[in-house]
Amino acid sequence: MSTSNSYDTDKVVQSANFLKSRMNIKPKLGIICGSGLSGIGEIVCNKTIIAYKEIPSFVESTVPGHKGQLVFGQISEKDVICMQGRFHPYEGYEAWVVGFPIRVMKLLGIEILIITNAAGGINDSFNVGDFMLIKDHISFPGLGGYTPLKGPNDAMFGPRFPPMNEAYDSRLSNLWLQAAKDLKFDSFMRRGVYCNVSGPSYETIAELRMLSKLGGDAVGMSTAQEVVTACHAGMRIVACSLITNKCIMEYDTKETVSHDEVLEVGKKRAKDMEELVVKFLELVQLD
Ligand SMILES: O=P(O)(O)O[C@H]1O[C@H](CO)[C@@H](O)[C@H]1O
Ligand SMILES: Nc1nc2[nH]cnc2c(=O)[nH]1
Repeated sequence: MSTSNSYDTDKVVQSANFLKSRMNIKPKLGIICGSGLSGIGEIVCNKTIIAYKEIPSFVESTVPGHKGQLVFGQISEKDVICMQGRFHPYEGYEAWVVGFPIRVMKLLGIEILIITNAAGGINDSFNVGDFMLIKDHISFPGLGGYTPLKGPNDAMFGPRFPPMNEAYDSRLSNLWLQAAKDLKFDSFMRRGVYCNVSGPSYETIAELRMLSKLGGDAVGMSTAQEVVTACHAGMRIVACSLITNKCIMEYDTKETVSHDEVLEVGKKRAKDMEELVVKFLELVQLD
């Protein structure tokens, strides 16, 4: 880990140049694997693997289920770069650090970003193991000022005040739904609003009831900072949650939630998520 305390464009350029020197492909597609979903990285063909600790200014993934490495290669015969492991705000990182790999991807030429995550289901109709295409998010850290865009705007990437109303690309989202349909995954492919919270504690019942009233369908501790960074940089985004647990909305229950359970469900559902990514990448057209 060789990061200092503040954001600086040179660091992004240095990381991107380091990676360019190790890559023999020019991917336009980026993928981020959620908790328990690092299997997506395993299906990359002709792999080159680079550990985060080797990459200048990258920090380490400290969360079980996040390997902490970049994988380059092909899925569905398209060049991809895949993050097997992401950085979460609760790991103690500044927001710019969480968004940093996304800016590096931008300099590597990534135009489309596929984001996956594990999330708790707030929407009562969701079942454990369902997938939820994210149509929008509510970021509590973001609204509270924890944003990767804080500080002087780096105009090399995007504008000071980026709009976010089209952060989740509608054409890519339709393609994702098409991929689900082709695979006959319709019965467990949902759509909804992802609530991003700080964690690492899971939510209280009162908090979950509030998120439900605000229109949240699922809750997790990641993704929003990546989306804001990517959207600012003009990348097109499609994002999908795996519902790993039903959020506990009632008092007096013996049910609970744990990261082990999250990873267990990830393991069980990983193959379907991988198939979805493969099918989506078959369908997607690059400019
Ligand atoms: O969002 P990802 O990285 O998939 O992980 C989710 O799972 C962890 C909690 O079990 C949290 O980190 C939450 O955000
Ligand atoms: N915050 C939060 N993150 C999760 N990640 C997986 N499940 C959950 C959950 O219930 N709450």
